[in-house]
Amino acid sequence: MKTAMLRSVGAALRRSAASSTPSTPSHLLRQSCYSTGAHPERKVTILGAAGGIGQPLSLLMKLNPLVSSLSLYDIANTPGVAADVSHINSRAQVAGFAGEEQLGKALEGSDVVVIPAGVPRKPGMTRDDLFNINAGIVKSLCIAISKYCPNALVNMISNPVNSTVPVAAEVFKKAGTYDEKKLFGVTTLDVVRAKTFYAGKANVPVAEVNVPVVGGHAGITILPLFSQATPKANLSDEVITALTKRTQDGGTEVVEAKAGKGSATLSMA
Ligand SMILES: NC(=O)c1ccc[n+]([C@@H]2O[C@H](COP(=O)([O-])OP(=O)(O)OC[C@H]3O[C@@H](n4cnc5c(N)ncnc54)[C@H](O)[C@@H]3O)[C@@H](O)[C@H]2O)c1
Ligand SMILES: O=C(O)C[C@H](O)C(=O)O
Repeated sequence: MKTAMLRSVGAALRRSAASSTPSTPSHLLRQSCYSTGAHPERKVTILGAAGGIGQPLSLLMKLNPLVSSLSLYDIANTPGVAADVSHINSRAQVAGFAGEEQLGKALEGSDVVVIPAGVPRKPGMTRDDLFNINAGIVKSLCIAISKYCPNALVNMISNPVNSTVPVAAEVFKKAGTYDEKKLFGVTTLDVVRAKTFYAGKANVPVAEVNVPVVGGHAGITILPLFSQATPKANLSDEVITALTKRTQDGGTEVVEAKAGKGSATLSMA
């Protein structure tokens, strides 16, 4: 399976925007009342929008000028999140949907779907310990995606990402809607961490740092390539090994610091 690990949801949006060629159907190009005309219409749906990641992610999507319509879905509490976010004076029109009976409406016409729905880790757990619950959640959400927005770019945040992405792929294959170019495991946070930790050790401005990270999103499957990092720095093997381990264990560092109150949410969003 060649499904990509996505380094940012913004990248998915830009990819979605870039696919608007002059032959884009006119119904996708209509202007919203807040539109400046600079960007085409883009509907983004967040599944799990009332959660720890969902709420700051909703805020960031509302601030993104590429988004014209923002659909916030969760099993509960989305009306409040949607009302709150909708007051921000930016382009996207916001709608909140709560409960399974509103899932279809939330998804209809989506260009990009982001999935942070599911349970997070507690101290002592591995991401794999979340599989039984989260695989079921992701499966039912992906069945709905294949029905209501089969062409959307789907960004999987729910853990264990190394397994929830294949679950989504199998659901889409069964429905006949699978496209390896449209399903992503979101591993941006590994890059964010690698850049931050590298900048600290290399003593370079973090905004200038680039660190390629390949692989998956759990323990040793996270492979930050510090040998390829820029700006170049003369770091010892010992330091590189420590940076690699800290990046691989970054999620656990946050889970332990939150002491039972969940995992990374703000750095994730
Ligand atoms: N990929 C990454 O880098 C990364 C980073 C951090 C967390 N995560 C994962 O993201 C997931 C969410 O983390 P969180 O901190 O936001 O958790 P959270 O518990 O704060 O929020 C999860 C939300 O999902 C909702 N939800 C549950 N079942 C649902 C369903 N069937 N449909 C829609 N919504 C549903 C809940 O109501 C809740 O609001 C976890 O699995 C966590 O491990 C991934
Ligand atoms: O570690 C976790 O459980 C959450 C997330 O995958 C992370 O990397 O922070």
